[in-house]
Amino acid sequence: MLELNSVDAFYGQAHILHDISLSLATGGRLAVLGRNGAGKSTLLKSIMNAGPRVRGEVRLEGELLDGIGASDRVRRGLSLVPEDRRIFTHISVKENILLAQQGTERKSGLPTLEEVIARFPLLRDLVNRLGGQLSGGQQQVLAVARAIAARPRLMLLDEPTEGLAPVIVEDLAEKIVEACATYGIGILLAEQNLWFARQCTSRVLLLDSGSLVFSGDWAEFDASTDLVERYLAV
Ligand SMILES: Nc1ncnc2c1ncn2[C@@H]1O[C@H](COP(=O)(O)OP(=O)(O)OP(=O)(O)O)[C@@H](O)[C@H]1O
Repeated sequence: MLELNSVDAFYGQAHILHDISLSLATGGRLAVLGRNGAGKSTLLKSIMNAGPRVRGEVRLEGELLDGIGASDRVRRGLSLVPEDRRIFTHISVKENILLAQQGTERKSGLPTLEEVIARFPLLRDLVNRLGGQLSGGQQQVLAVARAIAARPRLMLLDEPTEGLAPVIVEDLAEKIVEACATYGIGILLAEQNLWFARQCTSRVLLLDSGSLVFSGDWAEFDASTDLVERYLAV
């Protein structure tokens, strides 16, 4: 279980996140919505200790993560798929996946390379291709597949649909939900694509200027009819 209590986040003197509290049960699936600049990426990076200065409590399975660096958070089961994907460009797709598996403490129960490829067939003909030779969309799918291959407790996905063709977006939602259910992986998804967020998650948070303005399930979100216009329309 992930828990944030009164979290504030800063870049230098800039105060970006204000008093964010949330909890996400093990295997739970939560979307974070908000306009450009609302603080979605900052929230994911704060949980990962990957950039912003954080004040307040971040707990994983009850344990306080204060002072624990990003790579140790990976070992504890957090995995961030950042907006810029961070694919290793000079090694193959296969090596990208195997390397991610080596970075985890988990020594059993990892999916095999074949299982990962079977779940993301778009990668099948690309396994021996260098990461840098993939298209943007293919890299995006690899970034998600690679994170799932390491079977984290919780995957933090930062706008995985950005730049993807609609047909790939539909397929990716299905693949993510199936794989995460099979391997017991929780999802915290920052998204602007409402359809995709809805497919992938059961609960939703809404950020506006770094503050939480809504938290609930999708039925509650739909019942609050002004949320989209007030906080998501451009
Ligand atoms: N490294 C940084 N240094 C200073 N300010 C930053 C930095 N990164 C982001 N910010 C600022 O923090 C605020 C929140 O940005 P963030 O990237 O978290 O928003 P977001 O909701 O993920 O937006 P988008 O949907 O456009 O990716 C913005 O005002 C942004 O300009």
